[in-house]
Amino acid sequence: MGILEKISEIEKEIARTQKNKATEYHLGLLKAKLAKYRAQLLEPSKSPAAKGEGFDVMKSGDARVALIGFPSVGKSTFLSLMTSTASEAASYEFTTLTCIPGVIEYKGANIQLLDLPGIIEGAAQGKGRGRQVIAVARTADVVIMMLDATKGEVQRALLEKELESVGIRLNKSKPNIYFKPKKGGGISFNSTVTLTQCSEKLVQLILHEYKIFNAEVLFREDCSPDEFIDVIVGNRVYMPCLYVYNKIDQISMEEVDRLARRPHSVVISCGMKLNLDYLLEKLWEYLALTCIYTKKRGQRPDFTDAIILRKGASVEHVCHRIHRSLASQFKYALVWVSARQMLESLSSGVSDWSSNPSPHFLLQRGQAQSTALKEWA
Ligand SMILES: Nc1nc2c(ncn2[C@@H]2O[C@H](COP(=O)(O)OP(=O)(O)OP(=O)(O)O)[C@@H](O)[C@H]2O)c(=O)[nH]1
Ligand SMILES: [K+]
Ligand SMILES: [Mg+2]
Repeated sequence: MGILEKISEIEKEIARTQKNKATEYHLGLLKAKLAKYRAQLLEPSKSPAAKGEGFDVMKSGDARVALIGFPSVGKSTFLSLMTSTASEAASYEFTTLTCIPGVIEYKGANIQLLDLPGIIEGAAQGKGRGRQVIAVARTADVVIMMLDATKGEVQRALLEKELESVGIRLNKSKPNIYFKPKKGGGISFNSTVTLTQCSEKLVQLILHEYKIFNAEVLFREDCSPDEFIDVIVGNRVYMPCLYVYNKIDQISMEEVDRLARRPHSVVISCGMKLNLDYLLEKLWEYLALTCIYTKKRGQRPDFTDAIILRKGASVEHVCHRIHRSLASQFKYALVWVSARQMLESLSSGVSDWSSNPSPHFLLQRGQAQSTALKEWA
């Protein structure tokens, strides 16, 4: 029997044991056992068997969001509020011991939300169930870092450090550096922009440190040495992150205002159901999903049945979603774009619409890969 099963057995037994003088001793013993198993689960060195137990949740739906945070910030309360899944919430730390999936239905998309055990300083080294939690976070499309608004900013910095130390980069894009190790020929170094943080000499020193003596390096962006190292090491995950400050019912309006103005931050109260709609809107934005509706000639689209894809998806992606063989026989598509979406893409400098600002135009198959589909709203 695994530790999780033992824990659940004891919890069940405690629940069905009547509380009275006669059972006092038995209940005390059960609680001691429970505490022992919980400690074992959170102390991985003594229990290698509990390694990934309870974390093997299948990916499902259109996107995956992981809830990361210190214990008792309200992750489980949030999951129970936003999805039809109930995850136990309580005032003691490490209430949640495994990964609990729920589904948020929003704009016709199914977003998988994962409740996870709290993590603490040293999580990346295996403290608590930190390693398993971080491994799940790596598989997410967006991380919600949940913070207790009543606690100091130090929480956020500590968690960022933990994730950073295992190669997760939050709200950063992949450095635009071309890097290719070679068999010979030394190091060829070029840049298309003026570099203020790295020089050829520094790049060479760093490469030598990694025992790389032959490679092609092209900086297309003014990157820092750390960013260059990320490119050499590889295996980095670049992930959008929303910092969600919960429990704002406990702090002053001035403080709420200050937190809300921080970058990538949303303030909420699960307890008083405050600002949850806005959080969903933000989450949707960070997930960068787009709704595509198909329609028959002469008929209106069925707006209850969307194909959900990443923003920037091509017509070819849409074909693949409909049927595997569709793309190979595909000739052209008529694509309608909402005026709002078109304005957004024009103002953000996306050029493929500006050359043809008609809301209704023809896409040839050859163009299919490079032209993005936009949402109809
Ligand atoms: N005042 C207040 N309390 C809240 C709010 N949200 C959650 N709580 C309380 O905070 C405590 C912890 O909530 P949980 O949902 O168990 O927190 P968690 O992050 O899942 O905790 P672990 O699973 O132990 O990591 C509970 O007592 C909740 O009732 C909120 O918005 N305001
Ligand atoms: K808790
Ligand atoms: Mg929890």
